[in-house]
Amino acid sequence: MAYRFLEPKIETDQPGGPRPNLAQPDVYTTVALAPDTCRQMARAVLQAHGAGQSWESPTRYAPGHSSPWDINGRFRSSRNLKTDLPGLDSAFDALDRHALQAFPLLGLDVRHSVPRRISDQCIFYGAGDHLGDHADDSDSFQDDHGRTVWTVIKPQRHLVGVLWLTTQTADGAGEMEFAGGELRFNSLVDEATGQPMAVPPTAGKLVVFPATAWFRHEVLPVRAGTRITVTRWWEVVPREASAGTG
Ligand SMILES: O=C(O)CCC(=O)C(=O)O
Ligand SMILES: [Fe+2]
Repeated sequence: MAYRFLEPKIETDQPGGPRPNLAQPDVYTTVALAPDTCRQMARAVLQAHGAGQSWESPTRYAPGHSSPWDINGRFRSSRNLKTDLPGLDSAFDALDRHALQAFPLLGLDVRHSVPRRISDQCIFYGAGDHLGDHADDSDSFQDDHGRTVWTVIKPQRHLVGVLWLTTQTADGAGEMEFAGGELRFNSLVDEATGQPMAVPPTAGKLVVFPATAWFRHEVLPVRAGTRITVTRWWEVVPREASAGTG
């Protein structure tokens, strides 16, 4: 399928930061890990969650602030877990292995630039949970015409990778399954139908894409089951600057 961008309104862009390559309206997707590997990691996450070791995901909005993406008065309703649970390092390693593949989406050349890890996240979504439309490097507000305007607030976030540990199915009834919960890119629309790109999550699949508002995205509500993701953000720096830091 071929996609095109809907241009976002960006109020404050990132001076000197990488710009999206408008000739590549796409995200990088691959299957990187075996289902059994993901099952072990997902078990560790479920166990930690069951033991009360998860906490409400922070939202970028101040209390009382609302957005058009709220459901039941909330912008996001997922929960976070610590990222050093047993086995999760293989998910982060897989993300690192694939980060370079998304460089062309930012017009970057792997001969000159390298990804440098900024931060990690592990998220748990149960039935009814969602994450509203957002860009990973920006805050957003509605202007007087009701248009969404983006402002970069995390200028070091250039790339993001998301790896799924559980699988979307029609009813989400299995232990490692969920229903709903597509990752939808609202500014990347199918040229033929105008519909936004929606990635159906599968255990072991990952996506890597730029953190800018051109790749704004949301997690549609999970209807049943458990949706678990592992996320890493990278800054992209010149190769010379990274010398000696591995
Ligand atoms: O859970 C996902 O699929 C995406 C998570 C995400 O977009 C984020 O944490 O910024
Ligand atoms: Fe995101």
